[in-house]
Amino acid sequence: MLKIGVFGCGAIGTELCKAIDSGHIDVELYAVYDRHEQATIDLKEQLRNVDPKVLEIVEMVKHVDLVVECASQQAVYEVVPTALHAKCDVMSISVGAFADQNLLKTTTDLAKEYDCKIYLPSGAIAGLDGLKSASAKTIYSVTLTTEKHPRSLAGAPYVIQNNIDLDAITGKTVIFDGMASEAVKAFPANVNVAASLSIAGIGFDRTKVRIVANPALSRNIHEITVEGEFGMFTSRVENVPAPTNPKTSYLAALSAISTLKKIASPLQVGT
Ligand SMILES: NC(=O)C1=CN([C@@H]2O[C@H](COP(=O)(O)OP(=O)(O)OC[C@H]3O[C@@H](n4cnc5c(N)ncnc54)[C@H](OP(=O)(O)O)[C@@H]3O)[C@@H](O)[C@H]2O)C=CC1
Ligand SMILES: O=C([O-])CC(=O)C(=O)O
Repeated sequence: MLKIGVFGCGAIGTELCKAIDSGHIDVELYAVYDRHEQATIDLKEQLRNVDPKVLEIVEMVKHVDLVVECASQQAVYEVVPTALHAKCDVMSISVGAFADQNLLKTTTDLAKEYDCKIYLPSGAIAGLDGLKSASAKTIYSVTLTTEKHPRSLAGAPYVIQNNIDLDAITGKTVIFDGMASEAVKAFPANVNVAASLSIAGIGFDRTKVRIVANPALSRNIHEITVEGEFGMFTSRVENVPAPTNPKTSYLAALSAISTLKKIASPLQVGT
């Protein structure tokens, strides 16, 4: 059975571990880690059937087949190369880190050298399957519009650097309009999905991103439009936020669960 290590015990990591604990995914949860000891304690208290060890990444990779990063873009720089050097596969949910072309190339090269895989889940969006199919021929444009409650955008570097007063926003307001390359750094906890779209489609410098703050919303909305030689499609998800992190959509946690299930399964469905 596949041995798993989960790095990051927040909203996504906790849901993933609970899915393993309940038997929904047929893998062994061998180890977990978070920089907050309390987060690992809280997580372990929610598990009934498994009792993972708490291991830092250097120890974790000595024992597991696959590491799941669900921590932060910053963590990707430590976790992904360390896992690959140890010949572990790795799933990374903080996909925005891969806007750094150097990181993308070095980790992809490492995976090739050690015959490992890097899995990037669809996260909080729908439509990545169609975009991947469409990318077999020319794609003309990819546009993402993300609409969230202002509180879900709090703390983003772009908001801080531009002194945006989120409390003063009373109606639907576009607060960012640019390319994915900038968006994923400006909003590292909000539009990792723009990175997945960029990698699957036409790249970080051609994928358009618009971020809208809307105090009337209780859901995180991601709307995607793709135009190409195949025709065009739009996809729109209205995501319920994760119970413990309003920045994160619940679907992102479910996506990590389903990606892990797919990795562990002999039957592969979807593009
Ligand atoms: N691809 C996608 O569609 C989506 C991606 N995400 C991304 O997934 C990741 C996890 O999201 P979520 O579970 O909601 O986040 P949470 O903040 O709920 O949990 C992450 C946990 O990991 C910890 N952590 C962060 N960096 C490190 C590190 N370098 N070393 C050890 N622990 C660390 C955090 O600590 P601390 O609080 O101190 O940072 C926190 O306890 C985030 O990067 C998020 O932006 C989220 C939603 C969708
Ligand atoms: O969960 C979401 O709505 C999307 C998100 O935060 C991200 O892509 O970083």
